[in-house]
Amino acid sequence: MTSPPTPASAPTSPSARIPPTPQARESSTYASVRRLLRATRVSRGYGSGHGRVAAVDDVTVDFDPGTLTAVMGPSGSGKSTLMHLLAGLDRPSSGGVTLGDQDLNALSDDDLTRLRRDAMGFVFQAFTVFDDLSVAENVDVPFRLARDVAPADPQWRAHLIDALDLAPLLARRPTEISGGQQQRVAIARALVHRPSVVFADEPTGNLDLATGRSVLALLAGLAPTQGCTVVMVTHDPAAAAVADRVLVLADGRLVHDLPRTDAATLSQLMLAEVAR
Ligand SMILES: Nc1ncnc2c1ncn2[C@@H]1O[C@H](COP(=O)(O)OP(=O)(O)OP(=O)(O)O)[C@@H](O)[C@H]1O
Repeated sequence: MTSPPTPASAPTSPSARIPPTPQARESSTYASVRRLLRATRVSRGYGSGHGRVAAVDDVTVDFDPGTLTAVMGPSGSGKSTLMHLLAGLDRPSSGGVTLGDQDLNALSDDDLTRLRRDAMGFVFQAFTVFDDLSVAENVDVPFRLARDVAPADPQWRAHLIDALDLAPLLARRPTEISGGQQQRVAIARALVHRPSVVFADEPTGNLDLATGRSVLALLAGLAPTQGCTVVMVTHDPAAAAVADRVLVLADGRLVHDLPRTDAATLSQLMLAEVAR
């Protein structure tokens, strides 16, 4: 294992948005590789015969670099399954997913793992932190796992630590910080390698209101300032209202594809979908 970089000193405003950092943009290996994420007629079924469930049913959708898309829908409508297919965490029953010119179906499991590690970031409610590493070392796990990954951009790393209010915690162990703080560490780690695509599943679900807002601001800032493609599954209309676009699933099918929409309208739409 390599030793961790010197912790960045940074102001500690939790609500700070990520400003554009031109130097950071130029020095990243991956920032210049922004690729269209595309699902084409993708389906995923579970079970067989009468018990078969079409978790995702013939969905075709593109996600442009530099956009934040929220995925909404009633419980069981296929949001998580679709996200897992887009991320190559699951393979479709039919149809395909491409990231740039890479067809995820054509990749071996090892190549898919490498693609996820290099090009994707995951902000999930179920997160992992390593108790035997400090907070700073946890943030730098992507670079510790793979020697061929370009080292952390110090400015970008400092921005994340600032936005997630981690500066005072860098020397501590996960056992010495709260669950919400641990989640912020996991979020910093998910973004520190400046992924092309970020998948977030209920990213604010376990967080207090203020931290949830700063995490949303961070995700919303990734698309315009970093050219990142962000796909966020959420039940929360207020969270979805920050997105450039809102997809609504029902019974595995894509039933609405909306431009930015306010929270009240999204609430009404969700009530109507649940009642259907
Ligand atoms: N591994 C599995 N085996 C069998 N059925 C599954 C499996 N995973 C998901 N399903 C089914 O597929 C459908 C879609 O599930 P999915 O988790 O994608 O929905 P969701 O919209 O993310 O739900 P929620 O909002 O409750 O998390 C559901 O009917 C679910 O029961």
